[in-house]
Amino acid sequence: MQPARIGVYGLGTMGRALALNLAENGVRVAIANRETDWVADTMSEAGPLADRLVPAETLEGFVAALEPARMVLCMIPSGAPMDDMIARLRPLLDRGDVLIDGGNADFNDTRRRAAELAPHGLDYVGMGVSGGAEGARTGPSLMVGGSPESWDRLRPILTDIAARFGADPCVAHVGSDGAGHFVKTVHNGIEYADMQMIAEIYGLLRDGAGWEAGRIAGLFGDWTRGPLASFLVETTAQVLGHVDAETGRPLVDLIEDRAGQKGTGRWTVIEALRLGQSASAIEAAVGARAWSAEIAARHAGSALFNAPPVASDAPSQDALAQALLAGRILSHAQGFAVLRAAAREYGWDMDLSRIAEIWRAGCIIRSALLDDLASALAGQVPHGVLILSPDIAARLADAVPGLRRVVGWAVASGLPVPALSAALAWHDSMGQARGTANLIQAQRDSFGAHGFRRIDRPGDHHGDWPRVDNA
Ligand SMILES: NC(=O)c1ccc[n+]([C@@H]2O[C@H](COP(=O)([O-])OP(=O)(O)OC[C@H]3O[C@@H](n4cnc5c(N)ncnc54)[C@H](OP(=O)(O)O)[C@@H]3O)[C@@H](O)[C@H]2O)c1
Ligand SMILES: O=C(O)[C@H](O)[C@@H](O)[C@H](O)[C@H](O)COP(=O)(O)O
Repeated sequence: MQPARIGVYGLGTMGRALALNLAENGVRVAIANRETDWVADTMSEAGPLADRLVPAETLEGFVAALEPARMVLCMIPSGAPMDDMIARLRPLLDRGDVLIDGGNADFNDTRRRAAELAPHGLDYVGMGVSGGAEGARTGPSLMVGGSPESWDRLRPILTDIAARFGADPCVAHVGSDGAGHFVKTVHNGIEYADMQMIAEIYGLLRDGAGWEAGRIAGLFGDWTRGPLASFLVETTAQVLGHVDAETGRPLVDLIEDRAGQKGTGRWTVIEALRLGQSASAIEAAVGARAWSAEIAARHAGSALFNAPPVASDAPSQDALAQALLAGRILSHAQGFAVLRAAAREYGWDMDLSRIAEIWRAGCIIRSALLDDLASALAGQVPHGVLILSPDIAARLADAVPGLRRVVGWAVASGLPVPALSAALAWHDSMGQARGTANLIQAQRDSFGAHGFRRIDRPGDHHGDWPRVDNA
C-alpha cells in the first residue's frame, strides 16, 4: 500500500476534522485512535476522501503506514495522556521523525518534552490549533512552534490546510520549542476576555435595561458589521437568537450561569504574572468564570447585599459598542504584551505582527480589529506598548469615553463589569505620567527599609520615617 505523508492519532472532534481537511487537500493520511471503532467511523464519514486515508488498528501499524521521515500529529487531551502517548510512540519512531502535539498543551510541558526527545533525534512540535471543529475541517489558524527544520517540513502541508485571510494562509512558525503552544494559550486568554466583555454588555442590557434575549441578539447582529465584526460577536448574536424548540423560550435563558474552563485562560494569567506582566482583563475573565461556579454563595449574597437601583441615565447603544471595542483593544494589547515578554524571556524570534495576521481568519478570536493590530505591530510600537501606537491610541481616544460611560453607569447601578472595568483601569494607569507608586515605596521603606529612588537626585535612599505606635 502507498505510504501516508502524515499520521493523525486521535480521531475525536479535532483530529477527525483535521485528517479530513488534510485528505481534502490531497494529502495521504494514516489515521488511528485509542478506541478503534472511531477509525471505521472516520472512514465512513470520509466518503470519497476515504481513498486518501490509511486506517490503522494498532499503533505499530499506524507508524508503519508512514513514509520516512515520519510526521505524526496527535490530537488528544493535554497533560498525562500526551506523556503516555509519547512513551508509547517513542520506541516506534526513528531519528529525524517529527512528532506534533496539536492539543491545547501547557507550553512548559512542550518545552520539557522537546528537550527530552531531542537526544533521540526526534523533533517535537507544539502546534496551536484554533477554530473549533469547523475550523479544523475547513481551515484553522495554526500557531507552530518547534525547530526551524521541522517547520520547513511541515510548512507545505500546513499552508494547504490553514484558513486564508484573502490569499494569506493563517499559519506561521511563531518561535522554537513551546512558542506555538504559548501563543495558543494567549489566544485563548484573549478569547476568555472577549467572551467575558460580551457577556458583561449582555448583562447590562438584560439586567439594567430589561431587554429580552431576542432584542439583544438584534443589537449584536448589528455589530457583526463594522468595527466590532468578529466571530465571537456573530456567535453571540446567533446563540442569543436561538429558541428552545421544547419550551419556546430563548435557550440562553434556560442555561445554568456556571462557565466551564479547561485551563488555557488560567495559564495565560499564570504565565503573565511569572513574566511580571498583568493581563488584568484576562485575569478578570478567568476570575469571573470561577465566581460563576459559586452559585449557592451567589444566591446567598443576592439576599444579603442590597444592590442599588439601576441608574436612570442608561448608556446609548453607541456607548455600549464603543465600550466593547475599547475593551477588546485593551485586552488584545495585554495579550500581545505577554507575548512580547515571553519572546524576550525564552529567546523566541516572535513576529507579533505575523501572529495578529494569522489570527485574522480561522480562529475563535478572528475579528476586524486584528487587521488593524497587525498593521500597528508591523510599525514602531512606542515602548513596546501597543496602545501607544498612533493608530491604536487614536481609536482608543474615540472609544474610551464610551467605555468610561458604560463602566460608570454599571458601577452606579451595581451591575458587575469586571473585565471592562479592569481594561479601563489599565488604560487609565497607562495614561498617568505620575502614578501613586511613590506612596507604595514610602510604605515599603518605612516598615521594611526597602529603599527608594528620589526624583530630585540620583542614588538609593531611605526616609527618616516616624515610628508607628501599635499600642
Ligand atoms: N474542541 C475544540 O474546539 C478544540 C480546539 C482546539 C484545540 N483543541 C484540543 O485538541 C485536543 C483534542 O480535542 P477534541 O476536542 O478533539 O477532543 P475529543 O473530541 O474529546 O477527542 C479526544 C481524542 O483523544 C483521544 N484520547 C483521549 N484520551 C486519550 C489517551 N489517554 N490516550 C490516547 N488517546 C486519548 C480520544 O480517544 P478515544 O476515542 O479512545 O477516547 C479522542 O480521539 C485537545 O487537546 C483539545 O484541547 C480542541
Ligand atoms: O481556539 C479554539 O479553537 C478554542 O479556543 C478551543 O481551544 C476551545 O474551544 C477552548 O479549549 C475552549 O476553552 P475552555 O473550555 O477553557 O473555555
